[in-house]
Amino acid sequence: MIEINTSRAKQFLSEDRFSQAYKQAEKAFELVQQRNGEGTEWLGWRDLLADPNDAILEQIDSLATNIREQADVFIVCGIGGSYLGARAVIEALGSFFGNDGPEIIFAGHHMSGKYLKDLIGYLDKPNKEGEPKSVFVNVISKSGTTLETALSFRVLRKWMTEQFPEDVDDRIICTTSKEGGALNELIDQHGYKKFIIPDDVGGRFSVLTPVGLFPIAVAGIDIRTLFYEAVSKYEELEEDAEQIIDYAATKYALFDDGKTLDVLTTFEPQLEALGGWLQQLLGESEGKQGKGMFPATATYSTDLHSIGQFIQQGTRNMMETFITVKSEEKSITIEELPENNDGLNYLSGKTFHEINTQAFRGTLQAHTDGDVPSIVVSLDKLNAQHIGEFIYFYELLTAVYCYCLGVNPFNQPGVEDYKREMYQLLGKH
Ligand SMILES: O=P(O)(O)OC[C@H]1O[C@](O)(CO)[C@@H](O)[C@@H]1O
Repeated sequence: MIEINTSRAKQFLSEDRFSQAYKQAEKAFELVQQRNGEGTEWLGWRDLLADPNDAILEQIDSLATNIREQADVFIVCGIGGSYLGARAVIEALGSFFGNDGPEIIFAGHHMSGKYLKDLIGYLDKPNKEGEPKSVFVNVISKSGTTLETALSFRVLRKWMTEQFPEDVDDRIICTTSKEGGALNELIDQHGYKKFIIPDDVGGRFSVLTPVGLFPIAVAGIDIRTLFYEAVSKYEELEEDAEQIIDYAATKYALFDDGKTLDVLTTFEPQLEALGGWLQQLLGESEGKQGKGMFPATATYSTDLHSIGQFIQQGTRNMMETFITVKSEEKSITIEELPENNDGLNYLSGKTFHEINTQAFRGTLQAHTDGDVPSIVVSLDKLNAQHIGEFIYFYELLTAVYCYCLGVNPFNQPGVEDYKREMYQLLGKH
């Protein structure tokens, strides 16, 4: 279950400002629900939960199981919404070190030649049994033309072809649009396996399509629980959207009050990538027409020892969103040492999670005292159930909050600007 506490944000808002914002958020929710807002042709991320297609989950599961049995390494080649969701879920629910099943490696999310060279050098080395590594590649690109992904895939495809002359075409799986784009041409030529990204689901809203679900399944995570918990959250919020409306209203009222930065923070390092997913979801959705709060991310307590000073006492233009987890299955209890030479016996008997929780409480209080309004989001545990809920919750929140701002949540016209300039410099015709 996700709990949202907006009280430490509302204490910074006048009743008037909040009640205006609340009315706006109610209307914004209606725009989403009644499909009357801008960009309404992009609401497929809701439709796929309203009318789940179990056959796709089945297909994903069966191919993923197959690959888990054969692969040493599974490469996810994609950028932005084509990899952030998968990475977020895999890191949130996996182990920090030595996961079971294939090693998942991300590529295609930048243009570092060194990265690809190092990756190929690593792939060239034998596996633990001293045999050549068994590698599969999932290239994910809705447009099929994004430069970072396409270039990396070109290099990886060459290596795969040389390495696996017999069955290379069975080792490449493409996730792309139904039609069009260079990737579909390659699929036609080589007969690669293909998952379709629905036309009406934008990249940053696509984690619950094969874009995210296939790599997540290859990582051994239960995609049915993840997906159907998102379905339950969808149904719950269709019945009663108070949780979303209150949150969107609070965030919008803070923006209206001059807050231009939302620091998305967590005390759980395995949620760092979830912050990255959220950063794209909010950033590409709200940051347009000179509006929006810049979504920054921070991982505590690590970053309390770097940017914590700024958050406590720097420019007062920010709010903070704490993503917390109430209980932790694996923790370490501090043991009492007879000599107490490090002076830490006062913590003996406590777990790291308990100590971390006090670090969170202390930070929340200090930042409130430092005039930073905060929203606290609590998950009971880190499991597929709560992450599934979390994903849909934030997709809906993003849409509702963007309609409060008066922007189209589903386009990203600004991203095209850098692409245009870059292609011109590169001499693309
Ligand atoms: O899946 P594609 O078409 O390669 O696009 C990748 C990403 O690039 C963007 O278009 C711009 O960052 C995102 O919206 C998208 O998630």
